[in-house]
Amino acid sequence: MVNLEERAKILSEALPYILKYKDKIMVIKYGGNAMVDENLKRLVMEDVVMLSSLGMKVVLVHGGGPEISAMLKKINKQSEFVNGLRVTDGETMDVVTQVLAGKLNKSLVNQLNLAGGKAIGLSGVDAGMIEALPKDPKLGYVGTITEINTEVILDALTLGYIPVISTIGFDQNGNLYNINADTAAARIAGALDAEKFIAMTDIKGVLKDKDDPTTLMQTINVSEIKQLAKQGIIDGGMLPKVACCEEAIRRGVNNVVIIDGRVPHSILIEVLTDEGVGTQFK
Ligand SMILES: Nc1ncnc2c1ncn2[C@@H]1O[C@H](COP(=O)(O)OP(=O)(O)O)[C@@H](O)[C@H]1O
Ligand SMILES: CC(=O)N[C@@H](CCC(=O)OP(=O)(O)O)C(=O)O
Repeated sequence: MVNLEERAKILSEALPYILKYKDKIMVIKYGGNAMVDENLKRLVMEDVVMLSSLGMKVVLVHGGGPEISAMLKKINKQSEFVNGLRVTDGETMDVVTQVLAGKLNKSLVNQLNLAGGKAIGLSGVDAGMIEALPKDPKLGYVGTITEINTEVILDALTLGYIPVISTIGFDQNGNLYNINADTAAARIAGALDAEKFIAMTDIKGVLKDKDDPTTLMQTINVSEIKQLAKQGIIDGGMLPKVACCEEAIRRGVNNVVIIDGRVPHSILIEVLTDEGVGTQFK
């Protein structure tokens, strides 16, 4: 427990940030790997409720890749990934919908409500939020986003809700699509003209040497990304994540950051302190 003097210092440091972000939209992407530890998940939900209570308009977009893989394994279905995207046949799409829009979405909404927040669960199908088309015939029901309709998100925010979004898309022919949660979160942040986009993952941020946590790159200029990928500094799961951050910047979000979901209260440290955490994109 911190003493009174320390608490006063924390509050005075936080105050300018509270005023800066009050009434502003903040999109937080919460990745499946960062969701695995139940205790950490509870802390993340408490932080989200705290930001919302401070007057920030928080939108939580969640993934759930590991949970989808676990459920597919239970029904003896193997997952195949191409460039980080899950090849999605009809049966897999059913599981993706059940896990993302069902189990995980409801569990996050419940935890936010229990933490004192007012959360509402939405999928990309609800109120026609995420319209999509097939990305590549080889990937089956993996969607590429054609349109983001922000109306229901803005209405929910106006009513004081924390929208919790699972990234299922739809088309005009009645098909549902599996959409990578990083991609959808960045597009939603752009469409909402968000003040800040935070991608939570299970690593410190972008590292110069991915096996050495002391090599955190605190800032990356989007013009450097191609070169970093070419040099092999950024690869694997970090490639699509960095591409999404670039996309969010390109769509006008000024404040874009990747942070470590394993660090307790990393969201609060990022939003409310001078220090910040993770990798900031410019
Ligand atoms: N330069 C890098 N810095 C940090 N991580 C990297 C880098 N290059 C590749 N990676 C890999 O990317 C992974 C993060 O992506 P991923 O696991 O898909 O995240 P999430 O599940 O949160 O969407 C890291 O665990 C790491 O193995
Ligand atoms: C097309 C595609 O790959 N969709 C992802 C959707 C979930 C997701 O993106 O979850 P994370 O944020 O935990 O990775 C999947 O099926 O795993």
